[in-house]
Amino acid sequence: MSKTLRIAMAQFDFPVGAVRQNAERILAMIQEARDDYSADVVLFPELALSGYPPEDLLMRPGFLADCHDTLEEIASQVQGITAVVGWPQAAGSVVYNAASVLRDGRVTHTYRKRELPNYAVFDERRYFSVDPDSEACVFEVDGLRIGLVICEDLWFAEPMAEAVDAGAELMLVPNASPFERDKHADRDALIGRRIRESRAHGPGVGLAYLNVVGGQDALMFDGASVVADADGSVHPAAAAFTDQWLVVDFNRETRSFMPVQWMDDGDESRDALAWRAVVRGTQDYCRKNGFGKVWLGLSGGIDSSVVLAIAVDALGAENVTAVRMPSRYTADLSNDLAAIQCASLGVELLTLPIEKPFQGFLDALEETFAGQPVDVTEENLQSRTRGALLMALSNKFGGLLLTTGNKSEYAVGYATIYGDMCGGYAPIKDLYKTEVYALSRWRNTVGGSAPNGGMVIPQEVIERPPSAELRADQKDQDSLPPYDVLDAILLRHVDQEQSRDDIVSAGYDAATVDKVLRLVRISEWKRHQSAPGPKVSRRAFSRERRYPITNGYGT
Ligand SMILES: Nc1ncnc2c1ncn2[C@@H]1O[C@H](COP(=O)(O)OP(=O)(O)OC[C@H]2O[C@@H]([n+]3cccc(C(=O)O)c3)[C@H](O)[C@@H]2O)[C@@H](O)[C@H]1O
Ligand SMILES: Nc1ncnc2c1ncn2[C@@H]1O[C@H](COP(=O)(O)OP(=O)(O)OP(=O)(O)O)[C@@H](O)[C@H]1O
Ligand SMILES: NC(=O)CC[C@H](N)C(=O)O
Repeated sequence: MSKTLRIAMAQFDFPVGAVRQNAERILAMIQEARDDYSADVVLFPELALSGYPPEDLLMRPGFLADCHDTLEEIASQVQGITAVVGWPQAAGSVVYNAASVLRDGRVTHTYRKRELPNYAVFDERRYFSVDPDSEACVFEVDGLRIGLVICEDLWFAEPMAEAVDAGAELMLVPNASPFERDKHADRDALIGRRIRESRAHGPGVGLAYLNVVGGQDALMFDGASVVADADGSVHPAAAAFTDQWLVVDFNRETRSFMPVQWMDDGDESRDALAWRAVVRGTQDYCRKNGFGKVWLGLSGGIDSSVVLAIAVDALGAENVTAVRMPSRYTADLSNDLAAIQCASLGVELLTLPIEKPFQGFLDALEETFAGQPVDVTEENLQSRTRGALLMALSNKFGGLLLTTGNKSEYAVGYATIYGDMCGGYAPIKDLYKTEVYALSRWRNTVGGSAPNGGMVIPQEVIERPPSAELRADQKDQDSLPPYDVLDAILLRHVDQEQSRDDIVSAGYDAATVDKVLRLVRISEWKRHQSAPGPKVSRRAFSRERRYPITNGYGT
């Protein structure tokens, strides 16, 4: 029995549905952990074999059978190390969210998750069952008693307490815990609390918390894994959104960890993490869906300018093409700023004026529209002309169209469906306009100037008043309250579920609140047709805020 036990934690991306590829990687990683890191134990994230969340793939018997067979195949090849692998385990008519201990060519233990999250983005009770006979899972490695619980189990006291009562000296916790702003502090506090509880009747336990990393549609997993000693010290989290081996020695006498290989974060500020989330989200969505290149319409405004910077950070300037599409209402400054930013970043810029196709639409409708006043219809036609051209570029040359809407716009429907809402992925969908401004300022402060000089996001883009430029002298503030007011109301209503009266009592103008809440309500249908984008906030649209479209409740 040696004084320390070495644990390798695989903080990597395990794509959803890629069972065969994940199995091959898991097997190679088990060997790497044993041969290159001399690890005694190798830990994989929650449901690493299937990826998380596999959603309705779990309803396919063939998928579950593949998970079973590949898990057995992996187990049969494990020698000289103990591996803990998460997988969906079918048993008769039910499925468990399981993690199995693999050793000496076989599965020695299987733990079934007991607390199934079914709130916010989670749907686990739709798919998984809780085993009424399940007991604490504690297994020995070189005489050390190791307990196992899975993700949500840790958010409740009982599952870990039972493992501790069953003699665990060290807890392993595989996770698939999605990123949202300010969650790191919650996780640290939670881990600290569980360890304190473990000291109630004994020396306490060490805890290794491993989180998966990578983007899965709208969900972003940040990794940011943590180890904590039995005295309650929580070590600095591993670098967020970074694939890496984390290797630690656990001292069984002091029940504390000594990092062997552990890269932690340089900048853990809210803005740094949010930027990495949207960049990684864009990168992973493109990579996992087979897109090496992206397109976007670049207007000289803040949203498309920030999306361009995200795309360049995600895919490299050579894989991004920006398109400026001036109309009769586009200011020269807009065209100039688009060109300045592309030159600074080294991005190819196409210019496709929309005047002719737009006029073509007007001509086609001239007779039908005779006598009708010019209104938002013509505004939307410009946006739709741009959308049609951008989609044509994507069709002809391949590559994904990024759409540039922010959370404020999605909230109030201030975007044209089948127009500027065209596109496959929406990098800033979960950032309010005021957050987009804050992030653009932050991005300009890191990494120096743009590759060819100048700012990554031109200062003038940040400073000019936002405008859709769909009619003469148009400003967003003609139709919407100032963004600081709008976003404050939206934050209360959308993210915090405050009612109209709550918001008015907090001091906001009643007429403005009524207008904003009405817009939120009538634009639900637009959000249902919108592209996915990375979740950054505590309450992102789509799976986390499932409002009915047809809704007679009011505000
Ligand atoms: N519940 C429902 N279910 C299904 N469809 C529904 C619907 N309610 C309306 N509709 C349909 O929706 C149509 C209206 O939607 P839509 O065509 O999008 O047009 P709409 O929402 O009326 O106008 C778009 C607004 O976004 C602004 N905009 C556009 C482009 C860019 C930006 C920017 O700054 O980024 C802002 C623009 O100035 C305008 O105020 C109606 O004609 C109706 O057919
Ligand atoms: N002149 C233009 N050239 C290219 N794309 C444009 C142009 N105008 C609008 N777009 C596209 O349509 C999107 C909606 O832009 P719009 O200017 O209407 O409002 P916005 O939400 O303020 O966006 P931005 O801040 O990027 O200007 C833009 O982000 C851009 O992708
Ligand atoms: N996969 C899970 O069980 C995740 C639930 C958990 N509370 C988290 O987000 O961290």
